[in-house]
Amino acid sequence: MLIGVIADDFTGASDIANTLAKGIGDEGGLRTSQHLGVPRQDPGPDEEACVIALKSRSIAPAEAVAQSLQALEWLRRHGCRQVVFKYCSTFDSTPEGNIGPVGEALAKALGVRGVVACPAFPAAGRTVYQGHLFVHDRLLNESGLENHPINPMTDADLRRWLKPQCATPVGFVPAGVVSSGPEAVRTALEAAAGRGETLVIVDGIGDADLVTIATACAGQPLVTGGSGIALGLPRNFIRAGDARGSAPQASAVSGPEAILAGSCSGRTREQVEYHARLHPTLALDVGAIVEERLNPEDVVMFLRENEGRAPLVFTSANPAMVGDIQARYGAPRASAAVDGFFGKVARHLVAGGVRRLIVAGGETSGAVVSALGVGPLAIGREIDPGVPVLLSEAGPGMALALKSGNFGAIDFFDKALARMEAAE
Ligand SMILES: Nc1ncnc2c1ncn2[C@@H]1O[C@H](COP(=O)(O)OP(=O)(O)OP(=O)(O)O)[C@@H](O)[C@H]1O
Ligand SMILES: O=C(O)[C@@H](O)C(=O)CO
Repeated sequence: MLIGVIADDFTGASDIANTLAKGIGDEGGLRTSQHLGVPRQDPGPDEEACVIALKSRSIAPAEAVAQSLQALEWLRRHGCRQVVFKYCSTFDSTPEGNIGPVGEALAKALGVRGVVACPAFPAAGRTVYQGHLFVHDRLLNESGLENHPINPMTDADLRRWLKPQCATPVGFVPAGVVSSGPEAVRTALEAAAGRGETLVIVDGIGDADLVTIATACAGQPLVTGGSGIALGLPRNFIRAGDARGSAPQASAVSGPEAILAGSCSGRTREQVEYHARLHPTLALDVGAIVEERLNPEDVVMFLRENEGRAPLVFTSANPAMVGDIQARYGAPRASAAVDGFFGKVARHLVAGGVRRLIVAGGETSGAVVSALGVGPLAIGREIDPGVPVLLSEAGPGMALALKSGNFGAIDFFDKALARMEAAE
């Protein structure tokens, strides 16, 4: 195994799996699979990159550290050459964690300092300049992410945001150094390590910067960041002759379909609204879900009755509506109820023969995929930046798409269903 990724949520895991499987241009990427939780089985003989999807973004820091170290242990046991800690391109975390505690714990276990921390993902509009995170042309804290139901991001200054999460100083490598090339980045990281800095925020404005940073990281035991940080990592191994460069798997899965959206992100709400103009769509009453007055089987019936017409059910709501629900029931109770509900719906759907399933939202995807208990997923073709088709071999086989809240074109849901069916 060349690269092992520890991802802090499920959609984030498929985002970076997509990047590793795709690689750059014609060079191809690595043969990649996505595992849900720390695998119980050994990796397949052909796996060059293994992505372990945890649900550790929003849990207590000590638990996130423990799970991440367990994942690291599995990766090391299977000879993994480079570990990547994948977190959100919008740096979702709180003053307590979990990016700092997990990043530092992995660095300590691997005996390294001067470790890259770069959430940039330019294809999705996330860039880092002078240590500040932008979402398209807005600072992170003015981008809507300051309203996130679980991790409100209220400061775009990544060094300032990360500092209280860390036990050691946070370093910085500015854009000027990155544009000087991989050797300059390597020297800057070594200097940071010398000063005792464990996590080092590195500027990244475009894909070329990310390739420079990845080149500088060749041979480094640990890299951390958003999926963009993985852009140039397969190339290091391909150029060294350790991998041949391969293409993601074609899917060709047809059959009954369903779309579940629990994400309240702005982009998902736009996609839901757009989809509703052309397809059967049902808004779920979140109060009724929390109070257990809504029966999952009724929702399943709606979806099954509308098979072939791309039916969608959603709890996606604007910040004011989410605020009302959270004030009424408490955020953890509301989230647990909604996530659990989607899990039950998904189980019924798959047991009833649904073979193409789209889920919007990281927490929602985690709940759904955990409820389904699917085994390792192969990485199929990209639907939109950061979202591939995922293929499960279990049973008759099925295709999944786990969409991060803010990813995807306006017609993402239709595109994803079509992509799953495409043989090429
Ligand atoms: N109407 C609602 N009111 C309150 N909470 C909700 C509502 N709908 C969904 N939720 C909760 O909000 C959370 C949304 O998080 P989720 O990670 O699924 O989406 P996201 O944050 O948009 O996606 P990502 O993490 O991929 O960016 C979930 O825990 C879900 O249970
Ligand atoms: O990095 C991102 O933005 C996504 O992969 C993600 O993790 C959103 O949950």
